[in-house]
Amino acid sequence: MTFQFNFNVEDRVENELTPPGDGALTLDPSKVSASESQKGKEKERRCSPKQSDLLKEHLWERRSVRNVAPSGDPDSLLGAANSFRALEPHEKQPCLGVAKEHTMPKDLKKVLENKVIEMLPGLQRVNLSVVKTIWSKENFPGENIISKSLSSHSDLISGVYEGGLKIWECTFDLLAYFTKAKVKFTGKKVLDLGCGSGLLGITAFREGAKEIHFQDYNSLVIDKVTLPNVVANSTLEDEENDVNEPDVKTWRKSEVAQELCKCRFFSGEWSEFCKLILSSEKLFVKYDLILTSETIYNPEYYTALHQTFLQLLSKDGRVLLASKAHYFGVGGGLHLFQKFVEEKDVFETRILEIIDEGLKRFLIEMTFKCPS
Ligand SMILES: C[S@@+](CC[C@H](N)C(=O)[O-])C[C@H]1O[C@@H](n2cnc3c(N)ncnc32)[C@H](O)[C@@H]1O
Repeated sequence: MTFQFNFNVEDRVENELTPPGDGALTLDPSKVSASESQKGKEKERRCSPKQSDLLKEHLWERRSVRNVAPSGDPDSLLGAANSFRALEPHEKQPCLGVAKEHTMPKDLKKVLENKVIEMLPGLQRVNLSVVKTIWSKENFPGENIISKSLSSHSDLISGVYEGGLKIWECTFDLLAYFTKAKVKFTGKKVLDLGCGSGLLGITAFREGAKEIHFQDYNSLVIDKVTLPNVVANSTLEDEENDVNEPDVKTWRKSEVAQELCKCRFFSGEWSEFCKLILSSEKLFVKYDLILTSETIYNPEYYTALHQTFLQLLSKDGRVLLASKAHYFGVGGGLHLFQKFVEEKDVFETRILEIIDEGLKRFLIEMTFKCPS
């Protein structure tokens, strides 16, 4: 398969392709809390009653966090972190947390239109700088997360943009662990929770998982990054085995389409996603495996995250979670999350690996304490 590059990319974008950076987060607390409650109220007024309930829980906080990773973040048009910028009250935003399912377009070529595909070991992915460049100039329905990220120099704007437009380094830790520990995906139902680029779910997909669901907070991430990545990776084999017999090619294409039916895509906040997925099938079959990387940075989301595991993980299933030890400023991190989980007394956690390079990173497994 050939990819068409029918657009112009500024040179600076090309020049910014460097290996992944640290991705540690920090928050300037002095600039967060002052007008927080007032802003919360303003936002509440703009949302439906149902959405305002969510607001009360945790998700509509407008705390902006910035990335203080040393330079070298690959996909960062956002650049080095400079200053915190909270959204102004007049900057209306839709209630982004509402969950929805995204359908795979029939014309798969369209999904890859205007994308630059890059190779990672064993995987393909869309170049995120290009996606950001294009979508910072165009309006994506309901979201302008790219311009907000750019103007606030933030890799995260809580409740608005949760970081799915870059690949965070714990994803690579988990990918390496899959190979090292020979994690089996065959026949499993898998959820890539907080998927961003979706590389964890894509690996499960390529390794024979029966069904793979991808969830990200932001619609734009699912449509412009996750979906194209899944398509790019599902066609790889097709290209490698290319032959000149039209019949065989047609059959292969339909096989690709059939394979893609195993994947479903969702955007929205976790508790909303749970409601949607649990009501989407009469008898919802829970996940055998939930994969999640760099999703425990914000303690205010722990209740929703824990609830998601509780509601969606099958009794003998497991969560494979990758995280940094600490997310500076935001306050979350592995130890705080483990403490939270212990207090809830539902799941057992087991450390699978510690990556002790600079800021420590962890891979943990979560399983139900009483599987019956
Ligand atoms: C820091 S990004 C990590 C992305 C990806 N897993 C990676 O490692 O590259 C955190 C992800 O978690 C998801 N997320 C965080 N908080 C969320 C929330 N409250 N509800 C739904 N999704 C959330 C976002 O979709 C976001 O993509």
